[in-house]
Amino acid sequence: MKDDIPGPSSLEEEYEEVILNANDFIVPKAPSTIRYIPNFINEEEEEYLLHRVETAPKPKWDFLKNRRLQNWGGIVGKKSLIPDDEMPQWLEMMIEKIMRLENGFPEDHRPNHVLVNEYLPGQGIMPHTDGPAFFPLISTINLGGHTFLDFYEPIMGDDAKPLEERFIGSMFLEPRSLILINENAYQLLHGIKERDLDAINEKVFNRGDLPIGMELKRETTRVSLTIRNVPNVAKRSIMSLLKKT
Ligand SMILES: O=C(O)CCC(=O)C(=O)O
Ligand SMILES: [Fe+2]
Repeated sequence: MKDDIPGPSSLEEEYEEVILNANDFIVPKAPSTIRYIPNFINEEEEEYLLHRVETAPKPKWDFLKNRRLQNWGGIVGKKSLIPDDEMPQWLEMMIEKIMRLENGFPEDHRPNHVLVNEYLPGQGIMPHTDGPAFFPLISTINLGGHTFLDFYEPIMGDDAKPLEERFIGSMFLEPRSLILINENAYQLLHGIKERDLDAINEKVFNRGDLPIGMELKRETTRVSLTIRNVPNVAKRSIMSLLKKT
């Protein structure tokens, strides 16, 4: 979004105390409940966060076949978080900003885990659910390039419909936006197609006035900060204590 379009974050710059209500950003056409806040952060914050991601210590990066990621806060097991070092200040800042939202995370479920995903144009993530270890609210800050996040019905019982027949629709995620996914939408699969061109279509929940057929090339690396809470925090394992010495 351009600077001349006043958005929530520009308001926030001028009036630090302005509190956003996440429920003002419900996407009506999307499954319940997806909330989408364009310009949740400003360009300076985006640049700063991208810089911190890029300059993180080399060993923080995990290389997957088609994506790089950083795990902050600890290792998420099936049921709990095995905590790691303290959350760095640059991510704590974003957690704090999200906690200031009304109707976001409850006080007693402050995010304690951040996953940083980096996608080059053409890269994506297989449809999946985030699973039961997390408090069922996903918050993601989008940096760099745009993407389409696609939603699918999960397989229910004997229903073996192929994935494409379970496709529900997509969210258009712009840089500097925040998306919140909870309730029924948390139970759906979400994924990002491996392609380098997205086209606005009638299945884009938040297309607004964007014309059907409008093509958006993925030209820039996209970095997402997926900020979540794991309610069960395990006691530090002996192994992790040993590693620290
Ligand atoms: O990059 C994204 O927005 C999605 C990441 C995601 O779904 C995940 O890491 O579980
Ligand atoms: Fe996910």
